[in-house]
Amino acid sequence: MKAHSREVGVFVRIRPTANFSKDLIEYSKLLHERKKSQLSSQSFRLEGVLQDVSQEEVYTQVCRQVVLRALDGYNGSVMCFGQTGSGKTYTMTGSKESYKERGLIPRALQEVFLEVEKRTEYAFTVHLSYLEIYNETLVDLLSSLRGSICPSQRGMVVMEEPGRGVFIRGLSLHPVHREEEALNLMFEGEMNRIIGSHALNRNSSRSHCIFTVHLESHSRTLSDAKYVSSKLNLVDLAGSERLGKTWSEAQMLKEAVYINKSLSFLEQAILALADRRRDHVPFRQSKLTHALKDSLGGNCNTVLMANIYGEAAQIEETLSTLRFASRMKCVRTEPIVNEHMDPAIKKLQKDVDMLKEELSMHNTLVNRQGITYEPLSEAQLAEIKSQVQRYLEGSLKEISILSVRQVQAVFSQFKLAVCREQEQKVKAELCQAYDLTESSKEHYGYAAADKVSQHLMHSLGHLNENDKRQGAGSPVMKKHLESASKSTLNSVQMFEREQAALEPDTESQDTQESQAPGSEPIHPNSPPSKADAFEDFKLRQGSMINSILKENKAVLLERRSLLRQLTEEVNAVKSEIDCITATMQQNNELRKDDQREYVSVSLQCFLSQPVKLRELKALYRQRYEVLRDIKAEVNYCQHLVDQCRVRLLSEFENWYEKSYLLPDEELDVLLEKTQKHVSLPFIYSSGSFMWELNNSVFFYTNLDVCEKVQDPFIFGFIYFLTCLSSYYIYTLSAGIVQEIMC
Ligand SMILES: Nc1ncnc2c1ncn2[C@@H]1O[C@H](COP(=O)(O)OP(=O)(O)OP(=O)(O)O)[C@@H](O)[C@H]1O
Repeated sequence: MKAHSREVGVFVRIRPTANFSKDLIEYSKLLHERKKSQLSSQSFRLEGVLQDVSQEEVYTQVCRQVVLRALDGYNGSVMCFGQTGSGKTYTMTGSKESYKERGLIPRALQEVFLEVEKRTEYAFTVHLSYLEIYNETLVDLLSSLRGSICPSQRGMVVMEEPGRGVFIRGLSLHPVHREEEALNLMFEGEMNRIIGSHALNRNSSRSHCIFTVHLESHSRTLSDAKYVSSKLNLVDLAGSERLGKTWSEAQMLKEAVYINKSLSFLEQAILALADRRRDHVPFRQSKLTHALKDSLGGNCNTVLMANIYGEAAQIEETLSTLRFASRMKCVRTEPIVNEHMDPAIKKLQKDVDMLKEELSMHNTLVNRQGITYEPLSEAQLAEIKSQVQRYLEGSLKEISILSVRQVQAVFSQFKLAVCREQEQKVKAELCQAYDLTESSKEHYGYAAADKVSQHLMHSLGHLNENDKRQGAGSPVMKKHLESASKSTLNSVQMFEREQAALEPDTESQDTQESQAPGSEPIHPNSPPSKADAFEDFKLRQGSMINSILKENKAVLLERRSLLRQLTEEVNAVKSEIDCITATMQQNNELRKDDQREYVSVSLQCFLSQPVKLRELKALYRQRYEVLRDIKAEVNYCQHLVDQCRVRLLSEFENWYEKSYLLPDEELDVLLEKTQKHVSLPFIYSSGSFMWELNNSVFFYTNLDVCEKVQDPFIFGFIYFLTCLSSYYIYTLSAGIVQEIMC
């Protein structure tokens, strides 16, 4: 695939300030800087300037396209560069206190998982890694986690391989399936980052961090061997600092030297990349440039965010950041979809091609012509169908066989014919069992049977589109499925409202009728209101599902209150962590300001704080995990309650229709001829099911009918139900059967 070279996108974000220096910094579509006295006016051509814009706006303008293209198979990089304290970490990770102010990384993760859900035609796998480069040492920020593919911290090296590009050998990769899991990893990595405090930033990152989302997608529709992969790098560079301004000392001074050195190597690499005449780019001078080699000049959609201060006091550093940014804009990258071929499938494809060639050679030698080995077309299938029909009717003597595909198609036509035949047989047996007169057979026999089978199917309650499609081959089944799927949503909604109005505990209400549950269906001249009938139904036929619904509701309430409690607990631990962190920072400042005062801080308190902080962080993590599980549980319980409610309502609809709305003749036939009560079937994991008919219990497995049947009439009736139900039940997927059992 041919790559189109493109410029690196460069944006500037100005840290919010009340003292924005309008005299020195001007921008409209172009950012223009002037420093009146010492510096000449300088202009920089950039993609956009972001001042006082929300985090969401920043994500949309800067990062969104890169994320979407990464999902299409293009590598992507978004980097934040700038003076220390200018807002790089705020842009990349965001505020830890507010969800609204979350940064590019959490937003990118959200987008990735939303897209993965949307792009159903692809199977995506997502892995994460989090690399820190501290004082020229590679550190795996997620190495401590369970399940890391390569947990070794030692021996991490930047490597390059043709076809794979740059990667870090020894960096752990973590599979993630949900946004929540990904965010947890991000938080974990954040906790492990090295931060320090200096005059310009209380929480200054002392290292460069590269958060990488590794994506791989395989087509679910095309069976070819191709798949695509991509990497999305979200880079938070350490801030450049003037030592005179930050007052760094000792360890911090050493860190600052490393940071400035690696940033200067980065500038050199950018200078070389921007200069088309140079054929060597010094990527290997530092770990940072080597690790970012692909993102800087290679196969990647790259965006740079230059973070600057708007105050006059920082103008020199701002200028230097903008110079870097405008150089970066001259760099061109060549993004290309990273397409790969599964080697095993590639080999199989080659074998198939060779066999096809051999077959065609063989056909030529034995003079067999016009044979194709491709799937049969619609027209060919129609021809086979007509041949089978004519063969069965006797007008065609034999069907000439040319290929295996054709044999399969002929067999499936035979199978269809046998199924139709069986259906006819069942109908005939039912009529016999009912002992109906010829004239009434059509009208009463099938209608009554239809009603009963409809009842069965309603009780299964899981007619989805798939099931309908599977059963649609047979006209009788189609009819049943259609009638079964008539569970009207509108009436369900109406009754949910009625139920809400009548919500007080139904158990406490007096029973209005003394009849035992399950006795004769009620069929008065004018049916009761649906609301009254519903209350009655909950006490009688629907009492079981109603009590399950109540139990589920109780569990849901209990879990919700636990969730509230846990949320409060987690928040309390978080506040305590923040409080201790703030105190520790204060102590550090005291230490700088006045050595004696610092000494006077209680030694015991000073020593115990880090230990306490560690303990609290561990507690926070542990409680957070419990919270997440309970949240999932609440969602699940809610789902269960909804399911039960829908089932209760649909069973009620069915019962109401049968009890009050059946045409009199059909009902009479049903009652007079059967006088039986048929319960809902109970399905076992083995696939067999059981139901109750006239107080006898029947088991059914496959097509072998029942135990305990003496009455031939009942036997015929059961046999009919069995045939209809078996066809339906065995076409249900295992998952749905499981669901019904639950
Ligand atoms: N756009 C912004 N809106 C609100 N607060 C901001 C913004 N930019 C920066 N800040 C605040 O400024 C402070 C410093 O920001 P941050 O830590 O992101 O800087 P940095 O560039 O990452 O610094 P360093 O390189 O030292 O790590 C933080 O308290 C942050 O919340």
